[in-house]
Amino acid sequence: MNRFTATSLSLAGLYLIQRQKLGDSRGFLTRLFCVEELRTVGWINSIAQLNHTLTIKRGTLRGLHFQHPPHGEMKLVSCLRGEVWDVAVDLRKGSPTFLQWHAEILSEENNRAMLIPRGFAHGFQTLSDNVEMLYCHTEAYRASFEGGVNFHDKKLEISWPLEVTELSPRDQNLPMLEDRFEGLVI
Ligand SMILES: Cc1cn([C@H]2C[C@H](O)[C@@H](COP(=O)(O)OP(=O)(O)O[C@H]3O[C@H](C)C(=O)[C@H](O)[C@H]3O)O2)c(=O)[nH]c1=O
Repeated sequence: MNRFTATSLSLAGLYLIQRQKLGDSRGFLTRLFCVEELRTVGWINSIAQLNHTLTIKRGTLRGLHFQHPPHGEMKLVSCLRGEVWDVAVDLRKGSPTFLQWHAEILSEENNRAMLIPRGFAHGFQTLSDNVEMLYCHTEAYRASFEGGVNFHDKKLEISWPLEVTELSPRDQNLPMLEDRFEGLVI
């Protein structure tokens, strides 16, 4: 790798991607995606969908979302403006870290992204106003395969840094994990 540095995190397959900024007197160039470089950390398909979101109010929470098999997806999540507390949760059936979570601060300043494998739920809380996120997805969006877990799930006990200031009605009503949930077969 030469434009990215990948750090494997505590949950197998989850990586923190540090993007290199090539700066000069005009400003900088940074590579947001590179299939050649990211193949080494498991990104084997092309990008099926690219999403851009703006989240206006600091403290807003989006998630926790995933797509059910067979349309589970790998995501590269980047923060292009502002700062977020980015959370990935291991929902993989049989994973030694099943139901464990990991968070990183992604920001315009630190030029970092999270590479999230299939079988994970993802969510974030904004730590600034006017956050813009860019998502590379290996699968197209399929509303009928959307899944979600409540951000407040007692089985996960995720720490969120701020009081939640905004949450979509869908996210407010996301279910808690049932005792019989064995995980996603990826
Ligand atoms: C995800 C998605 C949504 N949509 C439509 C569905 C709704 O009409 C509207 C907003 O969707 P939603 O409220 O699910 O958006 P987010 O809450 O930002 O969801 C995302 O945020 C969490 C943190 C993620 O990790 C996922 O990438 C994604 O689920 O866009 C699309 O048309 N295409 C898409 O790929």
